[in-house]
Amino acid sequence: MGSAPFGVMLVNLGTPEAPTTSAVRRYLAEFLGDPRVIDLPRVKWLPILHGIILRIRPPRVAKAYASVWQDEGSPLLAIGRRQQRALKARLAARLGTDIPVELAMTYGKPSMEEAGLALRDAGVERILVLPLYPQYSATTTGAVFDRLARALSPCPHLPELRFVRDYHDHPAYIEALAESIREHWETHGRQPRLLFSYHGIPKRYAEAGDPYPRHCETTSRLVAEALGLEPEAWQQTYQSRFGREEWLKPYTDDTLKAWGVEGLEGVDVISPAFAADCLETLEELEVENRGYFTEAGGGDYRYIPALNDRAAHIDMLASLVEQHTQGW
Ligand SMILES: C=CC1=C(C)c2cc3[nH]c(cc4nc(cc5[nH]c(cc1n2)c(C)c5CCC(=O)O)C(CCC(=O)O)=C4C)c(C)c3C=C
Ligand SMILES: [Fe+2]
Ligand SMILES: [Fe+2]
Repeated sequence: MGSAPFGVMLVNLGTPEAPTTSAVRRYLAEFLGDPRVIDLPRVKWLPILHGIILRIRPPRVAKAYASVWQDEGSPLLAIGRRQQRALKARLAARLGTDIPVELAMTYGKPSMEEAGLALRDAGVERILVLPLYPQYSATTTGAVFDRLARALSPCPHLPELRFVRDYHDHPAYIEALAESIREHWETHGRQPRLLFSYHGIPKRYAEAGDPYPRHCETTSRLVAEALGLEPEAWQQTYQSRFGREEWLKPYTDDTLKAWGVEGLEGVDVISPAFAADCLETLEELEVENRGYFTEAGGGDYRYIPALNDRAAHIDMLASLVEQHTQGW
């Protein structure tokens, strides 16, 4: 027992088990049934979710997933596994000891129960929970916390726990983003404008105290500063709206359409809220939003991949782990 000083639980959102209507329906039922994600009273929301949304949305979303599905499965999960292996190797090299690292998803598999049991079986009594969300939002990081509490509720003897709330302004995160942009410019050339497109949340959530937009603004500003960008050379927008209410603005799709109409020569697009490429980047940014820009009259459109398992990203995660496990 207690062979490793601590273990790490990396957590991401979750993804369907297959790009099929039934698997996507199961996934969306769990995800959109979480009150952290949709805060409407259950008596009002659950009939809409089960009576309308889960009948209409899954076939369309399953097609989108099929278009990005890889041999190893969903990109979010495949990249998550690579991040897990790379972080384990990096921690072993940096700390000179074997640190168990497990991947868990808030929704679906691998579940937090599975990851927690694997850590217990490795003899771990202290767990650092590291949600792969650089910017805090109650809809994502807050949901990880709730799901973790549920996963641990049958556990008679809790592990000691620490939780990374956010890393939106961590110097190593900012530098990893800046380095990936510089490298992209060197390889593919530089477009006249850089767009930071973040996953949105309803505006109402931010007004109620969710700090997410402030975190996004800080990340974008720090990366722009690291790159020495003039204010007119970059902008920040929000993508991936869901439902009819107002979400954080400006919207990515409207902005790209307007830039296309203006005849902007080209745009580089990066999405710093995603630690791993997924449906929202590989389909929504790579395909859908590219179409809005070029069909409206815009020039070159270049998507800069998420940090995924880049060396600088894994190093940054290892630094976060070292920093948050001091004294363990
Ligand atoms: C009210 C609905 C949603 C909120 C709020 C929301 C916040 C949020 N989500 C992410 C990260 C991801 N979202 C992904 C997919 C996705 N998101 C929503 C809805 C909300 N997200 C839906 C319905 C879906 C599924 C696709 C669809 O039906 O359109 C993913 C991709 C997962 C994958 O399998 O590839 C990620 C990652 C963040 C960071 C965030 C708030 C900050
Ligand atoms: Fe989402
Ligand atoms: Fe989307």
